[in-house]
Amino acid sequence: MRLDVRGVSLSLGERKRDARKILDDVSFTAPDGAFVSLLGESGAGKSTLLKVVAGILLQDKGSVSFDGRVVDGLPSHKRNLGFVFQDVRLFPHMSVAENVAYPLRMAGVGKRERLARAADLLERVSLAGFGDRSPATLSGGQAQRVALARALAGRPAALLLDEPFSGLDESLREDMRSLVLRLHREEGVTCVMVTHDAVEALMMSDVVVALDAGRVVQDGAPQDLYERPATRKIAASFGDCSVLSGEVRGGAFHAADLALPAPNVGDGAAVAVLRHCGLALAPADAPEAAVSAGAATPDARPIGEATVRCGVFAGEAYLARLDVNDETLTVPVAALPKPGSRAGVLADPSACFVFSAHE
Ligand SMILES: Nc1ncnc2c1ncn2[C@@H]1O[C@H](COP(=O)(O)OP(=O)(O)OP(=O)(O)O)[C@@H](O)[C@H]1O
Repeated sequence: MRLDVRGVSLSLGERKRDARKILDDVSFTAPDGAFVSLLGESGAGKSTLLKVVAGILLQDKGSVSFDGRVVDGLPSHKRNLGFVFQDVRLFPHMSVAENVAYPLRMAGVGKRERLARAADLLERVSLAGFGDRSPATLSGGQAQRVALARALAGRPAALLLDEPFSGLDESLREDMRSLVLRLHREEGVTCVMVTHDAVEALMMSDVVVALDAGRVVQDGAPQDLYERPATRKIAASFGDCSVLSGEVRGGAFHAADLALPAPNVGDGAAVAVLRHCGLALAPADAPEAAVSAGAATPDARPIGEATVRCGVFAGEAYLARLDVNDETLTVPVAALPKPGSRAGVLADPSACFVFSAHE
């Protein structure tokens, strides 16, 4: 199913006069069979948007369509959607198999057929033989897999997932991501997932829709957001980075003795996001040495120098902390640098992003 959200706005509040705009002219498309992530920090409006798609909340303006058919006003239970939430919400008085078969029972499917579908889904989420158990006897990861099977039982037109992995340990989270992607592929179901984890969104999605304060700030393929982030928050959300304040003058960003090309940013106060994966250090008098020694990427270029404040051990590498005005630039290094020494900084342009401070 293709999902189109067009110009959706919604204000919410306890009383009408306290109402605040939570969604502001939001538009995005989930192509048929695609995996789409709604990405943003806490309070960005992701869950509210999912509830509008689900028919749990009705927008003040705009429209939601499924395969070109406007569904505004259609109640949630008539939208043929599957849901997976962070808190699993299994029915405690039903067995695991009855939980999975529940959407089919509601749809009037006969007992044999619905129990066969439940058994098939339980097998596909690696819970064959768990059908007669009570939900109370399941671990968190098992309960989440039952919830996933239940959400898919009625062959929904789309699956809506709200932070489905955030209650799980990191190792279980990875398993669940793979499982969700496998079922997504096998069932060919359009998926819309809310997450605040940018790396998770990159790994799982065909399309990422980035929200900030109720507005869509960027949407596109994961590579687009990673390589051409539209805002500093998006640039800073993919892995470790340093953020420096400075100034753009004549197409270059300056902060203390560092300078980065910034051809598309106007003169004035600016912010640079430097991903640690694209940075290296070299002796101040031989900045290219790090490239020939393989410490920096081949595209890394000298961007100036700074004073080393300290180094810390971080497992795979050491991290050098350099003073840049009163902020810190962190650079992964092979050996602990000497505090107080000057060091040349190399940066790969594809890992550095400059934005006007007023954006
Ligand atoms: N019923 C409501 N009445 C008033 N304000 C609400 C209501 N529901 C949500 N909000 C507010 O809307 C904003 C967005 O909430 P929402 O749950 O959509 O954010 P989110 O991006 O999903 O955040 P999180 O990741 O923390 O769940 C928040 O500031 C929240 O307090």
